[in-house]
Amino acid sequence: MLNLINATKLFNPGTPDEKIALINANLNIKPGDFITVIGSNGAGKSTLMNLISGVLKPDIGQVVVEGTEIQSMPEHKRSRWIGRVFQDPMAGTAPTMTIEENLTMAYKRGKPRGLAWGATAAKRKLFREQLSRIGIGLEDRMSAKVGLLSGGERQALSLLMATFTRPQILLLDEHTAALDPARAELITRLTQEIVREMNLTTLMVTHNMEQAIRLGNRLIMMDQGRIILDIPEERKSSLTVSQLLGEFERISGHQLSDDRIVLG
Ligand SMILES: Nc1ncnc2c1ncn2[C@@H]1O[C@H](COP(=O)(O)OP(=O)(O)OP(=O)(O)O)[C@@H](O)[C@H]1O
Repeated sequence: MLNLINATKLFNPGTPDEKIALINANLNIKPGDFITVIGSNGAGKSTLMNLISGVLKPDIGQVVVEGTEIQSMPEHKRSRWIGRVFQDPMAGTAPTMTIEENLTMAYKRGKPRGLAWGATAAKRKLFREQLSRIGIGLEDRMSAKVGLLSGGERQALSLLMATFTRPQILLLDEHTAALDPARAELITRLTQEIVREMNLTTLMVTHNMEQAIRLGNRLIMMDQGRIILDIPEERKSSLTVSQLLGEFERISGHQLSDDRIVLG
């Protein structure tokens, strides 16, 4: 469904600050894949996510979605196509708006302007149902301003908003990294539930090695702008963290240098 074909991304090309963030990346993402992504600092993980979401254009190569280059997709179509949650809990929601207003915005995302909304009561019921599944009482705080929520609460809301309109692909960019362990686990559980129920195609960057092995059906490893290993489900499920790190070292020739690494 989504193919990266020899995708290469340079920053500041032709200057002394030139940086190759991604080199000849080839990746074939199939419908229903849940791919975890690990790699060293500056390996190109965020650049990969930015190319897939169409935020960045490859300098060489292509990102093709069901036969269409992502860059040529109209913005409204792309925003409906992709759901994304960032590391920063502030990034996915509007702090001065209420929970209900944020959800309304997410619900309208990518829909033609002025589309009839239906009864307010029906909308509230839907929002309450969705919020109550998180299990942290947000359904009783629908008129609270989102800026007053904790990081974990905001991240839970961001995840709900990103998946509200059932995106074709869900991009999770270290979305639990800024949370304490208990909140990170809550968001991980919620992620697994939503991905499973909606059968979402998902790409998740993580610094948590145990999580990278436990979640999803594929694991890709990145180093210095390259995808150096793509581990299928059969192999991934029996891997240990030390084997994973050993594999990284064997292929890259150096240890995984990730200053935010969590072993599990
Ligand atoms: N806007 C930019 N301008 C210049 N260089 C950039 C820019 N964005 C990224 N880079 C560089 O490209 C390389 C890849 O960056 P990227 O953010 O994709 O890595 P990453 O794997 O997500 O890193 P980290 O795990 O440290 O967040 C890095 O060397 C980074 O410094």
